[in-house]
Amino acid sequence: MGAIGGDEMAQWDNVDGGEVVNGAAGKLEKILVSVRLRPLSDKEIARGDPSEWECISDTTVIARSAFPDRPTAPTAYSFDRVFRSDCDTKEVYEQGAKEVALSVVSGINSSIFAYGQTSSGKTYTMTGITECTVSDIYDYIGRHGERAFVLKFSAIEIYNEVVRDLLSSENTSLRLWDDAEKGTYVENLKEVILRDWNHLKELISVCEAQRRTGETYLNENSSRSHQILKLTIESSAREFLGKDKSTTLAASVNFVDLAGSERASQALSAGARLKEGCHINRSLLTLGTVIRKLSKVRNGHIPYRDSKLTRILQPSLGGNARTAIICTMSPARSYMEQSRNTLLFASCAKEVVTNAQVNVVMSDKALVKHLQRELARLESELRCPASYSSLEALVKEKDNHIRKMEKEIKELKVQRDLAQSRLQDLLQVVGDNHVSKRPLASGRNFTFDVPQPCEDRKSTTESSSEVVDNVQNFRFQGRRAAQREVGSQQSENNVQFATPLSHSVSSPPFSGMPPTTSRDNVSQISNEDSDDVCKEVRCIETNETEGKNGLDSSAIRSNILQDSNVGASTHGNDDSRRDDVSTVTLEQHLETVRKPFANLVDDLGSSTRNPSSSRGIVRSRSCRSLMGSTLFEDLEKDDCTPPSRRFMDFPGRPEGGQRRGSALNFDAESETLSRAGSMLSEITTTRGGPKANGSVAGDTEFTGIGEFVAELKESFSVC
Ligand SMILES: Nc1ncnc2c1ncn2[C@@H]1O[C@H](COP(=O)(O)OP(=O)(O)OP(=O)(O)O)[C@@H](O)[C@H]1O
Repeated sequence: MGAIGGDEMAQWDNVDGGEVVNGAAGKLEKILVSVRLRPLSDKEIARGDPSEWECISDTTVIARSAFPDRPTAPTAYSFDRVFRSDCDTKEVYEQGAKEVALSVVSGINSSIFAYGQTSSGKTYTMTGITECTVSDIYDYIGRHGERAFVLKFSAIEIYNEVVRDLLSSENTSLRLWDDAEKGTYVENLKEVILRDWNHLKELISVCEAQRRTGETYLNENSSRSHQILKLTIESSAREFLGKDKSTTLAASVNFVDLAGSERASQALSAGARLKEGCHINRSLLTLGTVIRKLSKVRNGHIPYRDSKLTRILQPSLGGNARTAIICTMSPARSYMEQSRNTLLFASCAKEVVTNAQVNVVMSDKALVKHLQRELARLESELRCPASYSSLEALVKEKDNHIRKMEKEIKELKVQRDLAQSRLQDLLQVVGDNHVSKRPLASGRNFTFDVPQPCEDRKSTTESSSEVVDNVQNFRFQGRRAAQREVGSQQSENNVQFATPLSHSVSSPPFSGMPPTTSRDNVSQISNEDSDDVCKEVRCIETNETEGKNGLDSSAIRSNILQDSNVGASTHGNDDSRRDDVSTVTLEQHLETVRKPFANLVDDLGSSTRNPSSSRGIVRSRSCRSLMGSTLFEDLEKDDCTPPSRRFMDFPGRPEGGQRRGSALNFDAESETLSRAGSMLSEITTTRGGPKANGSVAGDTEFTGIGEFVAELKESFSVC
């Protein structure tokens, strides 16, 4: 059985057996709750029990006086409808049950409850409601000849938690079963197809006869059980009967006459009546709990299964049904507390929400067609994940892109901070020089500012990248690009020794950094702060201040030792050194350069003549930068030089100087000269001695430097 709910319910009168949407959302609505006061009974009048309750409107009933045990308890209660004692059952039905009850003809389950203490008029009211409903149902059937109706009737009694079939003469207990489609149902329950209205009247009479009753203090004919009369109505359009499109509406209406909710003490029960009362109140207690929980939260645990009454009526309590509850009460003062309890139950019940749906039974062919459409819909949904996966991939790609950009931003920030730091240092150096007003030539950084065809950084990079593979070159690089970075006001020049680019020069030339800190581009090199240059000069100055006229190889080694520790040893007294340097003129510097260079040439000449002594020769970085210009260029030119050797040249030198550098020729058999921690991984010389005279080479280089100095003097004089 399917379900159609909501607005579609009103359209069911026009359904002609066409397709009915199954599983549509139902209509949420609260239980319709009414209160009916009965007149004072003869007994009550006889004992002078006054009427305590009064209906002050169609929706509100009040107690004329406060409750004896609870003086602060409210005395006014409002519901969907309240009926005075002079209202007949027809009016109660019309206003408190009809709409709900007749939903059954539209395929909607419905239930009408009568709740109240014993002798309050439950059976009296429910009997009238049932008659009115059945009457209207048959009237409806009579007005809708286009539809074929089938009415079925069944009745059960729940007595002491035992379910009994009221249409059966056998006094056997019926079991309850749960079914996924039908819900809870009573096993072997007799269901009679009604022939007509009279047939139903007969059956209702049978039920009354079968129902267990007993005499209590309050009611001579008290119903001691819960009675549920169930009328099921199925309807189909006659036009489509037996055809593919034939569908059937099927719903039931329950008429529930509950046993009295009174306390056993009030009923003055004893023996069998007391036992009945315990069971009755157990079921009613569960019903009250279910209603109370349903009134607060729908999603929590609802103890339907705690009693057979609530288990059977579960669909009518917050489920697929429309529900109306008529609470009956005696107006007598003596039952004031019981009446108050009834009103509290009613107050909870009116907060309970049900979800009624139109229930449809399809023919087999219609069901197949419907299932085919459902299958197509599900297949369509299955195709959706493809689009989801593409979206997911897109999002993933975007995320990766964002992460990459964040990483780049981070790296750029680091580079920015580094550049700012270097710029700050350079500016500080410039500021110091301006303050001391040092002569240009006496600046601690003096530059062999050799004209370069490529002045910008890019060009420098390109020119550097042209260096021959596997050859390590030293160059006098024009520093104009770096100077522009520092600022045009920086008048002093720098001595700069740039390592070639894009080659595996594993030792940074003059930075004092670990050999593994290779430089990858000229810009980095040109960004080396002036400390590198200071180290170069310092090395020379140290010898000069020591008053040595020349540098032999041991002196050079000493300088190397100092230079290798330059980062640690020279930084501490940097300022004093700067002062010393400032007093030295350019010529003095150049002379200082010249002397060790001449000694070095001599030393190299002797070392080549004595191979054993050439091993382990180490050079000062300061001296190396100057001496290597011709020495290693010529080594490179030597055909006997192994291809793995690395050489140095100074491309920044004046061409004339380079040309004048004579070659040192070595034998093919070579050996490596190295210094610990040197940036030169290997320098090769020959065992057999130079093919050319080393002294000649040294003289030539010396002459070249002299000319170079002259050129520089001219440059500075121009500046
Ligand atoms: N609205 C009414 N008008 C006139 N008489 C009524 C009305 N309601 C109930 N009575 C009478 O009150 C008496 C008790 O009614 P009823 O048997 O329906 O009570 P009950 O709640 O079903 O009690 P129990 O739970 O013991 O079965 C009956 O004699 C009935 O005729």
